[in-house]
Amino acid sequence: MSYVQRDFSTALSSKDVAEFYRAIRRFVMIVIFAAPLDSFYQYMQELLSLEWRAWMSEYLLSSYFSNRAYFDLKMDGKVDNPDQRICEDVYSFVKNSVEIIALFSGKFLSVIGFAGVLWTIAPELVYFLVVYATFGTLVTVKGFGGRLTSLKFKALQREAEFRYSLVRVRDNVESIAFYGGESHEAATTKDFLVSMVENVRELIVWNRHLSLFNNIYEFSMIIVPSIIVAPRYFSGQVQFGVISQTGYAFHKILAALSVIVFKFDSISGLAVQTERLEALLSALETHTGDVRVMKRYFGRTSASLGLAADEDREDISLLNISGPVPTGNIKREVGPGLIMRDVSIIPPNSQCVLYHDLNLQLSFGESLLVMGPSGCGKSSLLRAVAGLWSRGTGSIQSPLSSDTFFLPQKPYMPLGSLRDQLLFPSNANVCSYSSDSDLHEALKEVALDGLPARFGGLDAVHDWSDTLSSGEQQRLAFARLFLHCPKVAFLDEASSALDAGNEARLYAILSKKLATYVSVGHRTALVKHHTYVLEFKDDRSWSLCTRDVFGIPS
Ligand SMILES: Nc1ncnc2c1ncn2[C@@H]1O[C@H](COP(=O)(O)OP(=O)(O)OP(=O)(O)O)[C@@H](O)[C@H]1O
Repeated sequence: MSYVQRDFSTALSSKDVAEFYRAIRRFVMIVIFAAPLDSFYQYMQELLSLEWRAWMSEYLLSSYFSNRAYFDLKMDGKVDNPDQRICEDVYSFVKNSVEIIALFSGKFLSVIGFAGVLWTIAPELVYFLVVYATFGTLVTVKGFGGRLTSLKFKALQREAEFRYSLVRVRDNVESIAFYGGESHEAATTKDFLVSMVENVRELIVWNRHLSLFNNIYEFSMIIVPSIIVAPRYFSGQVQFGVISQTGYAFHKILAALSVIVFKFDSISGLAVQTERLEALLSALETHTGDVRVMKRYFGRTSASLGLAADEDREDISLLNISGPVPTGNIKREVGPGLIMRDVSIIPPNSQCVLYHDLNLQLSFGESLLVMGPSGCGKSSLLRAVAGLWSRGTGSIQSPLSSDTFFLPQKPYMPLGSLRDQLLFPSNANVCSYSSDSDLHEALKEVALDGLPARFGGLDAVHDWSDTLSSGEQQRLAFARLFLHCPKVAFLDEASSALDAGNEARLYAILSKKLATYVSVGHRTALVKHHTYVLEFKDDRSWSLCTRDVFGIPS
């Protein structure tokens, strides 16, 4: 292009018609090659971004869902908004990376291509450009780098918080409407908006400073090549076209060497996105490390399973020893039934021991009801058994997670059809053992046999958590449990929204279908469906007894 431009200018100034049309022909030839090449270049960049994003998101999602990392990240609270990092930061990261890689390689070729041209015309301009670009880069990085990067980091964080505040409102519309909490929610979301806007305002001011510096840096160079080459043109050393060729080459090299100065916005954005993704990756990798440790651990304990199962069964004890806050983790073992030895539980981010040295043993065919005042740690017991909480002391032996099933107080309703609700957490594609008649039978057991007709069949898709009442959701969760038929079930106030009749009926079916289960509940009517009762007291003490203590014969 630069050579064609030179020939154009020279042909025009010397009124050389033949040379002028020759230059036009060459120009057309260049365009025929350059235009498709440029489009293909764009296309390849977009394709590469897409492939990279798909791969990276898939990798992050696999890590996020393995070893319950999503749960631990939330508990740690060290990595904010992982959802935004996986969705938007990955997108911006790959897009910026591909653009910057392409930009740097393009600029590198520019320098190689044009440095030769400029060197043959005015070598002093090449030296000058190197010094000038180094100065510009240093000023940009030192003067603007730190502040712009930290402002961009905050901008992403605050935008995520603002959006999350609105997502929370959408997820809790009914409760907010009942409370009439609109003004509170409006104030909260506006606070997030204000904080985001304040940050962006500062960012804009800094961008204005940077843009001012860029303009001074760039505009002050516009006439430099002409000033250097013009005396040679006046003295007849070079032709007229060389002046525009020098200008073209000079500005190409200036743009290439000053790529950090001119593209600092994208580069600092990339730095921020990289930092956020790096933090997410290291947090996830910590959990992958845990997986390896846990695999080793479970490998060893499974080998000694027989031993654990053959141990003398301890009598149900009424141990209740208080003591200092223990450190470390509760040991986990795999075995039939449920055995807890000297278990003390500490909630995450807390120094408070919920209870000390809990001992109990539940064999196949036995069930346990956990009772006690609100906040005493009943659900925490199930969290510890499920491995969600691990801080504390003692050991818990329970069956493999594939043989257990937990019913939380508020059932989770995944996106999907009624069939998906019933088969959750199994997937409809893999869970081929449950035929339609099994699903209808399970619905009948929980008195929800009218649901398919009401909503358009088993494959009807609805927002089930908004469509079904709390009691219906709890009954649907019982149907899930009956379909999965685990070796041991854990129910955390799973019937709290049900009337006494439905609760009694479901527990009667449960005790027929499942040999071993542990329930958390407040109602004494539940006692008759369980072998033992574990009762927590206000003073953090506990007692374990058989149900005949409550006047119900064993
Ligand atoms: N994620 C958490 N981080 C820190 N403390 C927690 C966390 N979750 C629960 N706790 C605390 O642990 C204690 C026991 O909670 P838990 O949910 O086990 O009570 P509970 O006996 O089941 O209560 P309820 O009958 O009201 O459901 C409470 O004081 C609670 O505030």
